Amino acid sequence: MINIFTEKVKKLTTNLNLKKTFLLVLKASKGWLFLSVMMIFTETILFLGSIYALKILVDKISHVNLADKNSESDVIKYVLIAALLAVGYAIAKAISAYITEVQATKVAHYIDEKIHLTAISLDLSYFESPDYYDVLSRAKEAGSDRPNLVITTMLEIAKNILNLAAVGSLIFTINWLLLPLLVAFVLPTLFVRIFFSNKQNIWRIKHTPLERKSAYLSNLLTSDVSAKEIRAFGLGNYLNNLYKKIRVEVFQQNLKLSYKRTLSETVTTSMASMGFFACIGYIAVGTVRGTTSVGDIVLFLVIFPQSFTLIQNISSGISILYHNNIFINSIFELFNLKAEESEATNFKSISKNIDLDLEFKNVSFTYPHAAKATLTNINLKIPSGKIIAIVGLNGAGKSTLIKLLCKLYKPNLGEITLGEVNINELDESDYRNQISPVFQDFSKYNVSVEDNIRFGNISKPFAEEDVIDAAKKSGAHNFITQFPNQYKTMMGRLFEDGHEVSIGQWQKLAIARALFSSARILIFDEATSALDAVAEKELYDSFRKRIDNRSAVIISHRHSAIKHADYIYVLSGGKILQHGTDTELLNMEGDYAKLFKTPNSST
Ligand SMILES: Nc1ncnc2c1ncn2[C@@H]1O[C@H](COP(=O)(O)OP(=O)(O)OP(=O)(O)O)[C@@H](O)[C@H]1O
Repeated sequence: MINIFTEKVKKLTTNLNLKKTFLLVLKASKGWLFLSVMMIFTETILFLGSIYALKILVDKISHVNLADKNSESDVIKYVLIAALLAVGYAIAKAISAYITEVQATKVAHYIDEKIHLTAISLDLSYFESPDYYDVLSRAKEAGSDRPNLVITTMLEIAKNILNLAAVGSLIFTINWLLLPLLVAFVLPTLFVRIFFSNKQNIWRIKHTPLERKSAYLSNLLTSDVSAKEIRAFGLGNYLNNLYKKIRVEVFQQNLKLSYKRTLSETVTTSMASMGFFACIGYIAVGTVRGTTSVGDIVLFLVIFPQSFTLIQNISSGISILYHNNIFINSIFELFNLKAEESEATNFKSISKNIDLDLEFKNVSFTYPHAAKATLTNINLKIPSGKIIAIVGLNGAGKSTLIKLLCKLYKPNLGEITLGEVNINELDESDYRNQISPVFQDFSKYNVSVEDNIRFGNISKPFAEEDVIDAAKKSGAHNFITQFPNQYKTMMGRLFEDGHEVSIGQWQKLAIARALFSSARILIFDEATSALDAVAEKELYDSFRKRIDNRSAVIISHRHSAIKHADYIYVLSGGKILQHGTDTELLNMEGDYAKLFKTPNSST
């Protein structure tokens, strides 16, 4: 799955995704899009009308007959018409801007939500892929307003083309020859811009990994997570220099492209100016010869800059489309990502009040992109209501086993069953509700104490006594009650009035979160590594009671924690080497006895 995804990313093209973008914006803001289109037509009609009224006005003035009393009122009439149309145009533009703003907000909300929903639905394996982060970073940079920008740009281009056609028809009324003359001189500007927009795009796609690396370094330099180590090891200048080196490299490459673009644009805009004067010369000679009117010259002087601006708008519109297209593509790329589908179609429900054992049967697993298996032929049982422990040296595969158990990854071989049913055949969220983990790298939520604990089972109807009960069982209650706002206290330093606590206290909150859940199986992966000896002893001495006699898996390097388990598995190099009770294993020759029987072993 992840490989297919990587291939897809590599094939990322710069084709404009206008239809898809249009459909997306349509879905997010149907009515407002319709209004935008209506306003384009209104604006074009008003724009064209006001210019044409101006031409008639000039012709009226240049052919004015002093004896004709109606001449004056005629002139005033056309001044009023031109003025009214111009005011109407200004009002229409203002209304358009308002509509665009509302539409942009609606599209932004829609896309934000879709990005979040996609991200939470993905398998964990995506988070192992640098390509995923490239797409995510481009999609996030795209922000939620880019699709809307693309649509408003498309609408602008449509409006400008309409206006250009209108202007073209006005030029046609002066002399049809002017039209091909202008096109020949002005079109190269348009082509040059489109050509370089596309080049810039390809350049940006190639540079995403470099941009991400520099963003990472910038984040390291400014975030609170790395602030301590950066100071302690004096890494600041070194990292900053790495950052600067990347920025300079990106800047220099971009400069080369900008230089070529500027050179080409200078040539084409000079050609356009020559075209303008060629036309003016043509009309001026025509006026002297009596084939064109003064009104025609005025009209041309008004509409040439207009048409040039329109062409510039169209070309910059197209370059905006190209520029934003890679981001839009990334948004679609992200939306297209799907969690790996289970082969099962009819998910089985999990019996509620029956004891169910969880079993690993001949399970092997290799990480995506990894060369060799992390787990090989694992057979292990977590009987209902029993505590089992997994022991092993660093890198033995303990946490990986937990990830499979939590269904964050699927085994490549063998199966995991709950009550003899393969967990792939069980409803995913139903299954996940059966497991409540405290991960080694647990999350620290910058929300209230209460919410930190409630996150363990957010669908459970809130009852404060349940939260307090979980906190008491984890040992967190004592420090929570020291806070002035107790369970309402905001945790962490990110927000106002937040309280930072020690890593051990954060860990107690993570344990409370797991205990608060209604899961059948609790996982403690190095869950007490930051707890002081007294707190850890208290927790494990009455562990069975604290977990309400549910099943549990304990992973720990300390004998004091695992000796409470009913059954212990010893893992080494991804294989189970020994299993038995604490007493049995201590009396056996092997890794377990070596680890915990020596006088210096952890106790
Ligand atoms: N996301 C990953 N991608 C590829 N390999 C991984 C990944 N995570 C872990 N590994 C590899 O799998 C092996 C087992 O890692 P695991 O985290 O399961 O070990 P562990 O027994 O929990 O170690 P520790 O006691 O240090 O927590 C390691 O060799 C590691 O390099």
